[in-house]
Amino acid sequence: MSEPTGAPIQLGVNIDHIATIRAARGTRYPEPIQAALVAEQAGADAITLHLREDRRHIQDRDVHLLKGILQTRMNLEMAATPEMVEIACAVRPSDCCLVPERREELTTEGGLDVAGHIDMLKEQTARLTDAGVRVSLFIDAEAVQLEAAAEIGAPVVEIHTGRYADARSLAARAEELRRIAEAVARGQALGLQVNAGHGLDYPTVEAIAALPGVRELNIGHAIVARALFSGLEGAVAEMKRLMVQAALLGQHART
Ligand SMILES: CC(=O)[C@@H](O)[C@H](O)COP(=O)(O)O
Ligand SMILES: NCC(=O)COP(=O)(O)O
Repeated sequence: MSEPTGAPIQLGVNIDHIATIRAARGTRYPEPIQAALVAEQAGADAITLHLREDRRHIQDRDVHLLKGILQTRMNLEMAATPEMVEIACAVRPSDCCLVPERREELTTEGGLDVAGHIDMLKEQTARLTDAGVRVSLFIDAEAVQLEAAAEIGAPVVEIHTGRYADARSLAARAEELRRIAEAVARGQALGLQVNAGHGLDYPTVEAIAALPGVRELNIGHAIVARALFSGLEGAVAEMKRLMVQAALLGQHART
């Protein structure tokens, strides 16, 4: 049976670590705004930025400036706190991805425990939705979290791919890929848009992009790292090429 041909897979370029380099010296460069425009020109379908409670990289001014400049979509990542929900309702990005946050963490460590915070997240989701923001929940590849996301009315989930990306053996990576594939299928069956992200790199992205039903990948650290040696435009273009090619080959193999 031929698979319904949906929209081509999309790439959200996360510019956090452009801002990390800026924060290293407290300078005005590199400018995340410039990075966002270069990434869009190179094929990014959205710009993702994580306004953390500790402002370790992305700053409030980045969010406000980009809102009026981006040609594609803003995907604002944030903790589900009153402060951040207020900022998001004022800025009104196209998308808002609610992520767990701990000040001590080096980077995001796991998915949001939606099932354990139904009432609070239902309220935050409703407030953001009423402000015209599409809500995504960053969750682990677990059925209980997918069902909770559907229950609170979030239209989008982003499956945490960190354990897949960081797997130390092919067997472990294959097991994580299986879990993610199951989660994508379950999310689709629940009527959710299913995105994925965290830790994806050039060698690991294709297997995720080839999964049927994955709509968008959010990738940042690996792109910024590659950009140091081959430029941001080329790093974005190559990631987008790998993803689209893998998705098309995966679709063709299933028909
Ligand atoms: C939620 C996620 O996996 C990333 O998008 C997040 O932005 C990681 O945080 P840092 O960018 O601060 O590492
Ligand atoms: N939500 C994942 C994201 O935006 C980018 O994560 P990473 O590629 O920087 O690990």
